[in-house]
Amino acid sequence: MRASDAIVVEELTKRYRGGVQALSGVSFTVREGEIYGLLGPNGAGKSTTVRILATLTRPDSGRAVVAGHDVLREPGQVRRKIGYVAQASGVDRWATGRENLLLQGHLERMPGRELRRRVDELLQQLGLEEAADRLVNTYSGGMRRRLDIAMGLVHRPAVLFLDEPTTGLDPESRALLWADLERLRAQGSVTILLTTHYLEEADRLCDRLAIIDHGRVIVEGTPAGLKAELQGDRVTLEIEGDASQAVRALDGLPGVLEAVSNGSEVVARVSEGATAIPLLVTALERAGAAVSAVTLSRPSLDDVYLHYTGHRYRGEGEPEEASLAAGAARRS
Ligand SMILES: Nc1ncnc2c1ncn2[C@@H]1O[C@H](COP(=O)(O)OP(=O)(O)OP(=O)(O)O)[C@@H](O)[C@H]1O
Repeated sequence: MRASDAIVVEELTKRYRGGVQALSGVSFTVREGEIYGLLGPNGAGKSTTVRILATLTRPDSGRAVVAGHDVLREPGQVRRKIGYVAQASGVDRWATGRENLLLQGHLERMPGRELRRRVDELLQQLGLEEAADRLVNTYSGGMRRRLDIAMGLVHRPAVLFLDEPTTGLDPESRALLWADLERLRAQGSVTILLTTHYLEEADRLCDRLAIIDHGRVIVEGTPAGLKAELQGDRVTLEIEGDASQAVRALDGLPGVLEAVSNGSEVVARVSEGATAIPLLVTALERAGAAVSAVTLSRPSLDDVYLHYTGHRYRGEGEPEEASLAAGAARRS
């Protein structure tokens, strides 16, 4: 462990009573001051990992050090140095935003004057100044989430855990929250570990991320680095007909590295877009699937996920059952 590591996780495993193996050996390292993302679909093991790091549950095996303290041997010290924002809001809806923050600070035994100053500062940082003295019950979903985050920050933790901070928010509130988190990162005083099942969120916000699937870290890196490792171009072909059948027509075509279906689309990663497009269109049309639109782009995190897991990521985080063109996967 280096002095600049805020979180070190080594080979965590966890099986819940009832037999679910939630974690099967999760390892990663988060450096001080970065926003690190755990990206994965529902049930991948993200919350379990965060709950272990926040000392809310124990692993069966493995080791984790948070802000210099071992979560199993020094849980009290870990707790003093972290903020934890769960998926479900913990704020009192029948108190004002300010009252919630003051109460949180009292629980953390912060002295009155410093606490009042800290609360003012957080209300301002998270854009809640005007609503500070209104009951939380009157807040929008985005405002409540921002208050949740402020609650986690009151005692100036070294590490902040955010479990799916933007799930359920509309796109505008999500963008506002991203801007808040980016501002926090710019200040450099807190390390943030967040879980998300939004590819766009991980891409936009995280300095580095780990893709988690079935309780394992599949791959780790910067969003840009992970995308750059995937060579070639992404071609999206809108077709009329059954895309899950049509995708098979691309099996074995020269230059096709990966291909999957997604609703009425066939998405292929190819070594060279411009030369591949006519081949792809001809192959699909020969198979009886008329192509109505073609888009060429650079690989996205979506493609990274597909490449490493073998299945495609779907909008709200549910991976589709593998619908890979046989033999076309993982050939880059
Ligand atoms: N208290 C529990 N008892 C039994 N099984 C559990 C418990 N909590 C989680 N699980 C199971 O462990 C697995 C991992 O769950 P976890 O909540 O860590 O995943 P996740 O990636 O955070 O998903 P989500 O986005 O749905 O929270 C899932 O199969 C889940 O059903």
